[in-house]
Amino acid sequence: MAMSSLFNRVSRSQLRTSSSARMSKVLLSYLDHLVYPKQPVTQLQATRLNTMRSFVTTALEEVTGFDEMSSGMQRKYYMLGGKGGVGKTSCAASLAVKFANRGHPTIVVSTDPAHSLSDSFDQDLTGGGLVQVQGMESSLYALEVNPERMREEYQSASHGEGSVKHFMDSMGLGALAAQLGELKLGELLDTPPPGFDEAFAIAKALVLQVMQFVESPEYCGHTLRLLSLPDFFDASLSKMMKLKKKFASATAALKTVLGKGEPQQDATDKLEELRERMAKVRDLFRNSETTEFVIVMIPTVMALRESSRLCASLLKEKVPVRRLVVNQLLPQFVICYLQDQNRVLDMIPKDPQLAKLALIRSHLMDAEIRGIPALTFMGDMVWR
Ligand SMILES: Nc1ncnc2c1ncn2[C@@H]1O[C@H](COP(=O)(O)OP(=O)(O)OP(=O)(O)O)[C@@H](O)[C@H]1O
Repeated sequence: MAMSSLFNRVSRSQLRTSSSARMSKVLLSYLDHLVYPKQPVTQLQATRLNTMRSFVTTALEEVTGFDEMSSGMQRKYYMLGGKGGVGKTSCAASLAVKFANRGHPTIVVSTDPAHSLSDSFDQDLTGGGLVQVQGMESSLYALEVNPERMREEYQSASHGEGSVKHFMDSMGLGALAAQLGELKLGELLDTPPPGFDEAFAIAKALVLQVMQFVESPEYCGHTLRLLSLPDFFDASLSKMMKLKKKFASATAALKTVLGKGEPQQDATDKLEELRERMAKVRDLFRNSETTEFVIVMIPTVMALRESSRLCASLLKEKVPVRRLVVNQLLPQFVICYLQDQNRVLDMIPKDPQLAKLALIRSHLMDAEIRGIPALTFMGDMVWR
């Protein structure tokens, strides 16, 4: 098939629909075959093929981009995670704004104790409840879950039986605390798996607040689109499952210990309800139709290695992960500028006139050089 007809066959708009994603992958492999055919191609053909290849690749990226993420009206959950400071909150908040502006009612949830979601939106979102984000045409809600408060709750609960009741109350399981006392619940809390407080905060946020929010009548139809779970990924999903198993053993033990007299039905129902909600969250995390985890990193080798490990552990937990955001990349013009700058710095020692001079480097400053403070700062940088 002549390359030009292949080119005409596939217009950019055709590639846009996600159903063409598979076709564009076929096209890419076909192009690879053409680029490295048995018989040599002319220089012109090779250039044209590479042009087509970059066109198809770009179109493929577009196809797997926001249009695909925001297609349809089904409820979707996007979880953004990565190491500290890479831009998870900014990426999550910007994606939430984009979803809302595309007409999808959206909730963005953060478990970052530093309240960086409030910083991102430049609005006080603390308080632990859902807050409507100001300045938006369409509806965007934000929820800052505070693991610190969760940590305080469970810390107080793990000091003596009495506060176990308080802890269980906070889980809406107060009626169960008395019966669980015989199981020394405090010991269960004394040896929490690492990441217990994040997992627990997520569980409470997702299970006790956000899921109820999403399911409650006044918000029906709202789409829970976006959950940013900063650092949650450091406490991998398996620790959350350990928490779930601990509840399972507590329930089993409850049945044996309390075999003598039937436990109060509503107490075990509450524990059962919590377990069902935890199972719902676990299934939600694994449902590739509705949920997707997006890894956020910065362009460093260490961040790459950490993100690769994170991806491996998510895939091992059968958690859908398809996108990687490399954040804070230098814009292309800065890279070109740097290449020119390095070329010039290499030329100076080879220049017959300039090579004799002492070289002083004065770096571009990110502030206007005006006024004594700026001049003092520049003097310290340049005239050393
Ligand atoms: N692409 C970007 N360009 C410029 N600044 C950015 C970019 N992405 C993030 N930032 C800035 O970097 C800082 C950290 O971003 P952000 O809070 O989103 O990261 P984070 O991963 O959520 O951090 P933490 O792990 O501390 O919660 C913020 O001041 C934010 O404004």
